[in-house]
Amino acid sequence: MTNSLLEFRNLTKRFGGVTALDDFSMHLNRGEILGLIGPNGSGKTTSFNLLTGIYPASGGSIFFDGEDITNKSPRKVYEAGVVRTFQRSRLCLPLSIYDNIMIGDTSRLKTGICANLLGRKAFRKQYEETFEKARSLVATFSGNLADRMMEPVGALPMIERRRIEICRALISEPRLLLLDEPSAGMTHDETDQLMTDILDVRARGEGLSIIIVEHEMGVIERITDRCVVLSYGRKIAEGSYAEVAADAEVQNAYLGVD
Ligand SMILES: Nc1ncnc2c1ncn2[C@@H]1O[C@H](COP(=O)(O)OP(=O)(O)OP(=O)(O)O)[C@@H](O)[C@H]1O
Repeated sequence: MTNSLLEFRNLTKRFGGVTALDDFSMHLNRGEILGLIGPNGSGKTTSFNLLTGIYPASGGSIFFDGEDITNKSPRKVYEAGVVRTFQRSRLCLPLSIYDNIMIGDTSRLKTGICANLLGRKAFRKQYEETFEKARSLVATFSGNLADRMMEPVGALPMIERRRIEICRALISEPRLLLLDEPSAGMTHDETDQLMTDILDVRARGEGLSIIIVEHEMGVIERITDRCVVLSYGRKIAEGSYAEVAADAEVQNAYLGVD
C-alpha cells in the first residue's frame, strides 16, 4: 500500500474552447489535508467535478487507492469512499437535521416494496441504529444540535447548516472528504469554529483525508498540510502554505503582485 490515496495524472478538461484543466497532475497522501487554491476560474471546482464523476475528463486519469476511477459515475465514486460538500448549500430546508444527514447514507438503503412492507421490525432496528449514529456524529460538532435532531434545518444559522452538510458527507464513513469553500456565507469567527471542528474530526484518527477549496487564506494556512495552486487550469506551485505563499508565480497569479 502506497502512502498516496489519490492521484490525478495529466488531467485535462475542455468545455468547448475553454480549457478548464490543463494536464493537471497531483497527489494526495493518506490522512492529509490538502488545500487546492487559485484565482477565480482556475479549475478548482472542475477538479472536484471530474473526481466525483459529474463531468467526464477530456484526457488523463484519476486513481483512488490504486484503482482507476476516471469517468466513473458519481454513485461509484461515492461507493469508493469519496464525498463532497458544495459551495452553495444543498440542504433540504423543510426536512429535519436527521433526515438531511441520512440522505448522505444511501449505501445501506434498502429499496423495494417487499423489503419495506415485510421488514418493519428490521427497518425499526435499522432506524434506531442510524439515528444514534447520526446523533453521535452531530454531537462531535455541536452538543446543542445533537438534542435537536428532528428540527427542520431551515431554522438553523449558517454555521449549523454547514456542520449538518459536513455530517451528511461524513455519515457514510468516507475516506476522502472534498470541501468546496466551506467558509462561504459565514463570519470569520464562524469559519474559525468550523475549522476547529474539521481538525477535531481528522484528529479522531479514522484515516480521513481532506481536499479543501477555499478563498480564505487564513483557513488554508491554519488547516492544510500542503497546498496545490492552480492558475488557468495549470498547476503552478505545490508545497506548504508558507512555501506557496512565498512563490513569485503564485503571488503574481493569485495575489495580483508583480
Ligand atoms: N459547465 C461548464 N461549462 C463551460 N465552462 C465551464 C463549466 N464549468 C467551468 N467552466 C469554466 O472552466 C473554468 C474553470 O472553472 P472552475 O469553476 O473550475 O473554477 P474555480 O477555480 O472553481 O473558480 P471559483 O473560484 O470562481 O469557484 C472557468 O473558465 C469556467 O468558466
